[in-house]
Amino acid sequence: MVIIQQHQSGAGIHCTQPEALPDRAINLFGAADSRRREKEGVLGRSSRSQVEALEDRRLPSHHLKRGLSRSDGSAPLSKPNSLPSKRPRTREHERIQDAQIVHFSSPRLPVVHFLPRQDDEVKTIRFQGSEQECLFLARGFPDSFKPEGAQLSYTAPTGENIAILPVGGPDSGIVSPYTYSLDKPLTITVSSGVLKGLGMFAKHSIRQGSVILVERPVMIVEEVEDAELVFKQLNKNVKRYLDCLTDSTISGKQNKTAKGILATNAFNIELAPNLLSEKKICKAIFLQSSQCNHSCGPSAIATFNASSWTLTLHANRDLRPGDEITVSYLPVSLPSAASIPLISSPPTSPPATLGHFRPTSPSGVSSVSASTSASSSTISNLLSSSSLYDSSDIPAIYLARHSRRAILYNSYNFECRCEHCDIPWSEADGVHKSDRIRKELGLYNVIFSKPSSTKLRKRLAIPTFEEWCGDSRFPVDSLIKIHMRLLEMREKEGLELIGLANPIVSGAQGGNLKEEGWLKHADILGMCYGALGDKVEFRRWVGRARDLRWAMSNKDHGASGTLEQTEHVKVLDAWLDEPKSFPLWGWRAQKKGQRF
Ligand SMILES: C[S@@+](CC[C@H](N)C(=O)[O-])C[C@H]1O[C@@H](n2cnc3c(N)ncnc32)[C@H](O)[C@@H]1O
Repeated sequence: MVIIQQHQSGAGIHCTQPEALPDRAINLFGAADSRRREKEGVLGRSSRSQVEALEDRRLPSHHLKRGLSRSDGSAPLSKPNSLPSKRPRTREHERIQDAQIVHFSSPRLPVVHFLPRQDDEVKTIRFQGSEQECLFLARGFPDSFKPEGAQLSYTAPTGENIAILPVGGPDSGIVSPYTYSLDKPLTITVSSGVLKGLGMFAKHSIRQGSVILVERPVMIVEEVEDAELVFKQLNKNVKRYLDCLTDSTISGKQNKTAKGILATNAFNIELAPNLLSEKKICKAIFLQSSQCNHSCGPSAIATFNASSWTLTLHANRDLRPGDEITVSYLPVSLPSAASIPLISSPPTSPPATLGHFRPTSPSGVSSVSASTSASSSTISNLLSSSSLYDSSDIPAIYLARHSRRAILYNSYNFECRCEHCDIPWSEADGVHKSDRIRKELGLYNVIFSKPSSTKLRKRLAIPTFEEWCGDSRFPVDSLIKIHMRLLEMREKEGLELIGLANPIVSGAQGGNLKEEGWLKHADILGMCYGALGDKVEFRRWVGRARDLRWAMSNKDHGASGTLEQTEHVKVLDAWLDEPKSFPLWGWRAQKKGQRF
């Protein structure tokens, strides 16, 4: 469903000093970063404080079970207030709710015991302190994979088992990832218009960036072909639940198959290299997250932490009760630059590489004439010239509607009816505008995320913050205009926190989002206003970036948060208190007029 990739990016706002400033490179979060590195060096202090925080915020068990288990006498999950109350309750719906009720036990600390079964390769992974187990079939476990090896679990000084440690042991810098779930944040109900089958909906407001849920898989396989073998061995309640999931590979009254259910509902997760001999993309089913429908402007972003084996859904924007929780099923990278058309107008016939998909809408509508951008002609030229960038760098979510739909249809056998695709053909102009915006966002995303894209950036005369700050030939508002526009475009297309790669983390500090998209723009806007010495706007943008980081660190809900985000929040708080403590305060303002 979703390709989950290892998070590579460096963290924080890094910039080199503009010309004529002392030649040292500054990292605006420098102090915080070095403190963080110190802390991460050894598991000791930081992990203890995380454990303490976990202890502090852990909810009483009756609280955790509320709404999840009928056996504790709690009320079953109800529909969100803002959804129409007269939705038909299908038998399938009830079965799914029942199954869910049995199996959502409380999230516990992420210790895993491997209990190999006899005579086959299916391993049972039991998450300690929880009834939940996960069946895992990897084709040929490597010799180095020692399921019960001491390396795989670690007992903290507090006596608490806190993490699966990869080879490297306690000094590897891995700290305990938290496992957390809001109290009954979601419900399952028939989604609007019955166009997409069942869906998941928020039960209450969720802030942008914050965690919607964290959960572990119930089954993992390397190959879809292995689904049958694992299905046979699943606990009967889990199996009953999985049998209720959609199989989009069949039609009419054909029976669902394990393979089809897996192909329709699995997330692609990348497992840590230390657990298997090499990085492997496996397919995993999660009881809740696998029920998320797709949207081309998803309300949630899935990240996978290969140390704790947890999948986290973060809110991509502020969500209200009743909003659907959707993720993107589109692949992060495309197989080859040439295979998917990046043009904005639909092809007159289906592109050969996209197989049998045919857009339902009439083709040949005139292409967009006016661009939203000031430098539209340059951008148009660049977008149609593939020599300056590799279009396979652009995630499929930035493609034109017909291309996205074609990919989804060919991969998952459904025609996308998300709010960004299900636009009447009479509003073709709207589709073209949307295609145009996405294409441009995709291009800018490459520019801002890939150091190798300097040539492209220069062609478009887009300065980096440092260049803009140190060179008054760039108009004062040039960088601000670019980032404001990008922010607006992201919000329009529902791509707020979406970056170049799916912000999936399979490292130790997993579960945090990559600092791309909306956050990156807010950071740069804050810095620009700081360099201009504009206190009001500086506080506005730094404040927004700070609030988003705070939500991402999940502190509001008592979680310990990631050290990185927490440290960054501290730096931003200091700037908000005293804007002049921003290292480049007023720097660009001094330059004003020098070379105009
Ligand atoms: C992982 S399941 C999601 C839950 C599913 N709606 C159900 O009722 O079980 C994926 C399937 O949901 C449907 N679906 C998901 N997103 C959709 C979308 N944007 N438009 C149309 N159908 C969608 C498709 O049938 C797809 O194969």
